[in-house]
Amino acid sequence: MTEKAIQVNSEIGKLKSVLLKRPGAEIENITPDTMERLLFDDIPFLEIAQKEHDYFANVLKENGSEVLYIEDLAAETLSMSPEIRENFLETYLTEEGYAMGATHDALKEYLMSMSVKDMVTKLYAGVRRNELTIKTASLHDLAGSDAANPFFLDPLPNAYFTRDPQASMGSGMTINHMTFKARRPESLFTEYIMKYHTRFAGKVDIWRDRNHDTRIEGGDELILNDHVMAIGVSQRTSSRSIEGLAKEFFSNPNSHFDTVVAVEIPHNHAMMHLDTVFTMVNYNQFTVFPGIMDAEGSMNIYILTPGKDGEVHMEHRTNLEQVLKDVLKVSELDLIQTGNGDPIVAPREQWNDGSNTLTIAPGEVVTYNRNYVSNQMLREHGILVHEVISSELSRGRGGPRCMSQPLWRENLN
Ligand SMILES: NC(=O)NCCC[C@H](N)C(=O)O
Repeated sequence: MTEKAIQVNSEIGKLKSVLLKRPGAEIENITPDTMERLLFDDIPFLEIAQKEHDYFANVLKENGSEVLYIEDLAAETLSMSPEIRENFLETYLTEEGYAMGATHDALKEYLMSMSVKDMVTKLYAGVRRNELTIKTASLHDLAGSDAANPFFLDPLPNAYFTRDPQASMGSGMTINHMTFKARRPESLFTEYIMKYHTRFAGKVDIWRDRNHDTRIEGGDELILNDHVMAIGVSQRTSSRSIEGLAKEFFSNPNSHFDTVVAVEIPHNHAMMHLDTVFTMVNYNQFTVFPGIMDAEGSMNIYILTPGKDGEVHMEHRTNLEQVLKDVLKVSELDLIQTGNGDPIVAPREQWNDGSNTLTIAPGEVVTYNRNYVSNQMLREHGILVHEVISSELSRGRGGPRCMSQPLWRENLN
């Protein structure tokens, strides 16, 4: 493979191309009964969420990045041939529990009758039961928990967090097996785009596909430099996936990654991914939420490097600062505490993604305006901060890093 479609060799190189998803009708298909299952804590006001998201996209464009929308790439991909569209839909329906039968047939007919663009919009939005008439209902359609669900196909309201269903790393991607059912279909769109879209087909190394039963999500996958990555052992990413990925990186000739730092973080909804508590903002500067360490400042970290006979060598460490100094080979390190480490401000701002900065160039970040203490701290540490509006987007528990999937970053010298 000579021509590459992806180049992400750091968290901080100047951002040149990024993948977003504009929040759509799926947001209005969250209800109090489904909220928890759909991984939301509240119901955003769509009109304002879209305005905020457009503002975010504009900040990225004004600062030199191309902005691509996954919903557009998906529609372009599925328009390439009737077979691609049909295979995609069959897989989607099968994974959602409709491999065959009257409901499968009705859903397929309904979705195939639409334009490709409308079908993509509808799949993100979800298909309600009252949209279809099923000729012969099965018991499954009439009784049990699925029958009580007002949707045949659930909405995908988390799709605007494009960071998670896949992760660009080096010249390739992991296409992720998501932890919760609510997010599983999201990475099927990525799989098809990477496989068939002319911009990507044959130009992306797939380090790991979504057909694994161990789970991993992009919010846990951080590229510290062109040979070191940090991966969260979290609510969403299992230690098994990390070890498997490390083996792939250490043996694949297209990979230049030789060190994986596995960082164990608390397993809860506020800190579901590593990037909700820890992000890189400059060569030797990071944001960190102090709540990931114990009272003595220690935590469980494992440094994975190539061992003998294809095995992985592992070293247990407990001091984040020292680990980062060692793997990045820097003598000075600046850990900038979310909310200035204050016991009230830090958890409040972390809840609204005060640690979830998107770095668009070394020392230059995009953050939510509501986290003003954390933003002030970043500025005091010399970081250039672009604030974006954030009342509604933050209700989904993700910030600027979560909402963006870099596809191309300038390499660092
Ligand atoms: N990287 C991230 O931390 N993404 C935020 C994902 C939030 C979404 N509601 C979820 O629970 O998956």
